[in-house]
Amino acid sequence: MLFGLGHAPSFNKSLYSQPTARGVGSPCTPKSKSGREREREREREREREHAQTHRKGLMFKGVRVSMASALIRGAGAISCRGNSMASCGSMSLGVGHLSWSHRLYFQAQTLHKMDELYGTPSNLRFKSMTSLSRHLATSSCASQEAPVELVKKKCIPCETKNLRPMSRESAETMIEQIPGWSIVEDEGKLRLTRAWKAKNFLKGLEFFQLVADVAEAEGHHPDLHLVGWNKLSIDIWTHSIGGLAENDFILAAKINAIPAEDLFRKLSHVGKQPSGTS
Ligand SMILES: C[C@H](O)[C@H](O)[C@H]1CNC2=NC(N)=NC(=O)C2=N1
Repeated sequence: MLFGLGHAPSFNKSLYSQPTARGVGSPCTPKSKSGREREREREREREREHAQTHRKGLMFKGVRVSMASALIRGAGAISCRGNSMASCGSMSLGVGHLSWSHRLYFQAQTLHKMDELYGTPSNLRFKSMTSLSRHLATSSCASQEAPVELVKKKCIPCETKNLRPMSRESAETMIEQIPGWSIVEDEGKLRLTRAWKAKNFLKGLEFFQLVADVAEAEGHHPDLHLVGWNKLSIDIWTHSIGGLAENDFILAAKINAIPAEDLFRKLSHVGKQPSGTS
């Protein structure tokens, strides 16, 4: 720490290049950062690049790992090739052994999905596979809590590999989570459908705008029908696979969650469905 100098020392460059922590009238004005500071800055930059690189998905040895196609169905096992990490959620990370040095950054859409599902903090960062494994073993999935409800889930990209249309039986099971919706079969293809009666034409469009916002946020889109000025219906299925996938149920659940009672006509009779449905 350099203070104002009482006497004029022989000029020593290193003295003057150190940043002054404090000093009255110190003649030193930090000209450049010390080597150690520059090294720390470079390290921080490398860390930021690391995190940036892996934002889009877990990268192990240059292999992008997407868990998007993995359906979380409750107890199961997470395993890395050769490393069983923790028993929870039927998620599989098909990853090789990590070849990186001490610091691994897992800031990835895949883990973000796990964050969302299991309430773990986002931007997870682990120093090693061991600490990741320990984290997984302690996160809520280890207690095998019931899977997260549909409305809290996130749609996965429709182009995800291995995405297949679900069976009628699976659809019948899942439909119970989205009151007001029903399954329609068209030439062997399943889709979800629901109808409403709006108070008027504009309120019908207003509801569709709210639905459109949800669809855009999810990257998954419904078919919207508005006929007879106030009769609304929505059909949902996954076009890329010509059938139903979990995405469709997530979207339906999020549509059900839109606060839009004031846009619909009250039911003339008290039905089991929320108000506003026809
Ligand atoms: C590129 C874009 O993500 C895809 O085309 C998405 C858009 N929204 C979609 N919505 C629905 N319902 N099915 C799809 O297959 C689909 N694909």
